[in-house]
Amino acid sequence: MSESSMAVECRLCNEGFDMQGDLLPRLLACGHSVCHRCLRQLPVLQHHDGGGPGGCLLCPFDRQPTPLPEAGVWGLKKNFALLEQLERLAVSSDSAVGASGGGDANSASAASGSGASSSTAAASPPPQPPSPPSVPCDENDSHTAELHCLVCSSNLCPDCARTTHSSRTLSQHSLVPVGQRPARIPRCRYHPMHAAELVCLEEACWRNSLMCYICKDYGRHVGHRHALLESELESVRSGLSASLSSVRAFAADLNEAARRLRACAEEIDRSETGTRAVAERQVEEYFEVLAKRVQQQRQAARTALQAHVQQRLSCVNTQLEQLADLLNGVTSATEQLSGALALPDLELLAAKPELAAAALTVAKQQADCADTLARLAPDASVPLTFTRDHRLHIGPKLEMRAVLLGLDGAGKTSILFRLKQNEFVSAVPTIGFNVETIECDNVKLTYWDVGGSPKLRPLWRHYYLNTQCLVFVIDSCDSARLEEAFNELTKLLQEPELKEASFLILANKQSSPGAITIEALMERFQLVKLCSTRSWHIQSCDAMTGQGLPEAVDWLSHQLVAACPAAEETADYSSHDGAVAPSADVVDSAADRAAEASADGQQQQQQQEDAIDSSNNGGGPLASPGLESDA
Ligand SMILES: Nc1nc2c(ncn2[C@@H]2O[C@H](COP(=O)(O)OP(=O)(O)OP(=O)(O)O)[C@@H](O)[C@H]2O)c(=O)[nH]1
Ligand SMILES: [Mg+2]
Repeated sequence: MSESSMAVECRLCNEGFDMQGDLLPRLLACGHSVCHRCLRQLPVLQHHDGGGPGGCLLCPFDRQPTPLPEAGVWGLKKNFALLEQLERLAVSSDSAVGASGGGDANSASAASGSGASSSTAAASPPPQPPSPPSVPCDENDSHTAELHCLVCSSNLCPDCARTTHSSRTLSQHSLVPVGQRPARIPRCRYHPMHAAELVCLEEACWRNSLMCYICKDYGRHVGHRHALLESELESVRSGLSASLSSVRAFAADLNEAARRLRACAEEIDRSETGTRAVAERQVEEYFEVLAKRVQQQRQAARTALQAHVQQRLSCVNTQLEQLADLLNGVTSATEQLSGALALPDLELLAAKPELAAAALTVAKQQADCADTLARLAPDASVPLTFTRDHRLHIGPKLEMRAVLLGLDGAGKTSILFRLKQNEFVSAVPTIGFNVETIECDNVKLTYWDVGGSPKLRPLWRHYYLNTQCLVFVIDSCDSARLEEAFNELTKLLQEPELKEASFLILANKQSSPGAITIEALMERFQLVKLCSTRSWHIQSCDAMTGQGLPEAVDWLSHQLVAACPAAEETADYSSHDGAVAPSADVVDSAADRAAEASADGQQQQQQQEDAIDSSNNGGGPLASPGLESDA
């Protein structure tokens, strides 16, 4: 706020005076001017010395009494000099702007009687540059002060300090080096006569919080929370120190973090031994080995294909040779019989037995071949299937083994029924196991459904060997046993023999009320984390309706068969297959694998039956209706 504007403002409410109404300037006996509205808010003293018939007001600036006439504040004189000034300002706003910063303001200030200090301040020269370090002695201007008396607030040179502060009382005053003298309390911006020794604590006043007691008691900060300037400064300083130390600690943390990051960047980038260089070498090595294996597998596949084709051709050629031999015999018989037709009568009669034998031989051969010829349907195709571990299977369907496990009552046998016969049959608890082979596309899937009661669970391990897929069935409605199911699943995932097996988790009984969703199951069992190292998939299903089972079988068959490259491009990767590591195995011939699978299956089945017989206390034939065990 400029000095000129201060001159035409009421210094209590800081609003500009007006020529009428509430902001009309009125004169007090001491010469100060205050607006009509502020005067009305001042307390009226009724029995004060020097009061008038309407009582008495004390000037808020110098506490001088002003007697009030009977009409009260309305009877006080207007400050006509100030009103004249306001009128002039209103007539020429341009010149008023100029006047408000210069001499006119001085005169207005003088007219308002607002005290010498404001007019002196308005006329004072522009602010001086910061005072020089040397401070003159208050006793003698030609001396330089070195001490400051905290009681007298005077700056003194050592000699003057000695002479002025030698009496018994004055010698008790505290003298400090002049550099440590307390800062001078600033003047109030609105009441320059008074020290701004208070600070307003209201948030709305933070930008303009310094005040004197007049501002506090009568002016713009009436009723506001406040504090002494000194204590407020102290609290601000201590707050700042606290912030500063936490900012410094933060900066130290940032520096430490930056140091660690730089060290990390160096470790990554170091040539030859840096982690980037090591990783790059590992990638190269891995793909070299992979390329070598793929090359070997390609070569093995070619060899197997050639052998297969060779075998097929030699088989066809052998058949052709046999046919040619047969045809030769038939041709000579045809020639013999047709030649006999031209023989003279007596010769024909003589050759009759020989001709009959030849005809009989051919007729016999024809009868023998009839079946073979009728069934002969030469097939030139070469049926190929590629496994997910990049092996070539030539011939009939790929065989795959899946084991169905889960708690008793989860619905394993019901699912097997549904897959085999496409119907829902209410099953009884399985005492041993059920086995079924179900074909789908180019895969022949053999399912082993093992009883899940606690007594049978120790036998599960007999089914792990050569299992490519483990199907774990959960009863989605049995919330009380989810924890138990989770524990069994966790144990299975840790079985070394199932390390390579894919896991299919079936959340069964989905059409029943209260079934848990697969999303909730995934969350509850933390499946993504639990199965992170293998190929796995969760499928919601229902043995009663068959819902979800075709998708489950589809996923299972894809665990063995590689998708053709064209299909892979558009494949939906929504299941949770882990990365498939390249296999070191080479191509098997179909015959070898089929033989291996059946020998293995028979041996294992025998083992499993033995194990179950010994633990079942002679538990008899399979209890589930309609399903026959291979046993
Ligand atoms: N509502 C409904 N009930 C089902 C479903 N699947 C199975 N069940 C019933 O659940 C009960 C147990 O089914 P099972 O197939 O015998 O269960 P399991 O897992 O083979 O049990 P164990 O042989 O003891 O290990 C039977 O009463 C079935 O009828 C389903 O999808 N919905
Ligand atoms: Mg069962």
